[in-house]
Amino acid sequence: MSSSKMLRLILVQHPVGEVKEDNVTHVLSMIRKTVAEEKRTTVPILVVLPELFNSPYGPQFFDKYAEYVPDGYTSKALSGIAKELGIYIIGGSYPERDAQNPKTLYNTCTIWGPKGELLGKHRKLHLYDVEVPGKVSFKESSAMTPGKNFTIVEIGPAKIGIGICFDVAHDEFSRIYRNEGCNFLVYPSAFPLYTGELHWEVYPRARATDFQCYVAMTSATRDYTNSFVSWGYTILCDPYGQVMKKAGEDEEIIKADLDFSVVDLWREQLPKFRKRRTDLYECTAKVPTK
Ligand SMILES: O=C(O)CCC(=O)C(=O)O
Repeated sequence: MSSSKMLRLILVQHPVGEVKEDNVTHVLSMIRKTVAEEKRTTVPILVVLPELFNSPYGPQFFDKYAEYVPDGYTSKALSGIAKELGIYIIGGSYPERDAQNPKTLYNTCTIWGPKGELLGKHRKLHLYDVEVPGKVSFKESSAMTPGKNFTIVEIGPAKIGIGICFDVAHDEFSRIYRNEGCNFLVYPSAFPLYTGELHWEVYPRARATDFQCYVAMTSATRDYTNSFVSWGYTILCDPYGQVMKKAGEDEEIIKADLDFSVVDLWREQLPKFRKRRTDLYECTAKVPTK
């Protein structure tokens, strides 16, 4: 196992309350404590947070919690801790206020490097609108504007395609990341209980199986006092489509060493991508992916 093919992954599942600063401070202390336990290593450390990790999930909250990226409170906090600890962070997501049109809000994931630099920004493409009487009712598009771009970041051996929650439900979207050679897909998420029970484990296993890559989905803890109750069960799947690690419903950190030579080997052994019949069908991006 060559260390240049390794990445140390830390998935954070934490409670989300109504006070933004408390949410952020709590997450920073979880990151600081967890990274302090790590042995000194040349392997890059990547921390991933859940969707809407600094604010309750609901259209009624987004405007109040929105901030500019990268000049807002939460961006500065993530940049600061990434620099302090020399780590990478996929910052879940938080409501972003557009600098040009302040009334426009996005559900945005920021990605930070070890110098505190912003490596990328993903604005959720597929906003979550659902209406199942008696089960779940949610209209994210009443307050958010969808993004327009794919987001790929390279961290050590990992070429990571980023999506946010409902983005995972769109297989063609993730297929574009596979076309671009991504070996890891990361979806900060917040599933409601209804579709959590149906699909939470199926989606990452399906994406990992189809695209022969690692897949991680992070969630906040399950808290029945919140207006939107997140499913929990932060999950990591391996390139064979198996569940590698899974949290429960409460606060928890998942740690794993990812070996990306496993992706290369599996793709060589079972060459699904090479065997596609692109003479008969194709899935392509309509905007630049870089
Ligand atoms: O795909 C689903 O069922 C859940 C998606 C979701 O909760 C979201 O995008 O926030």
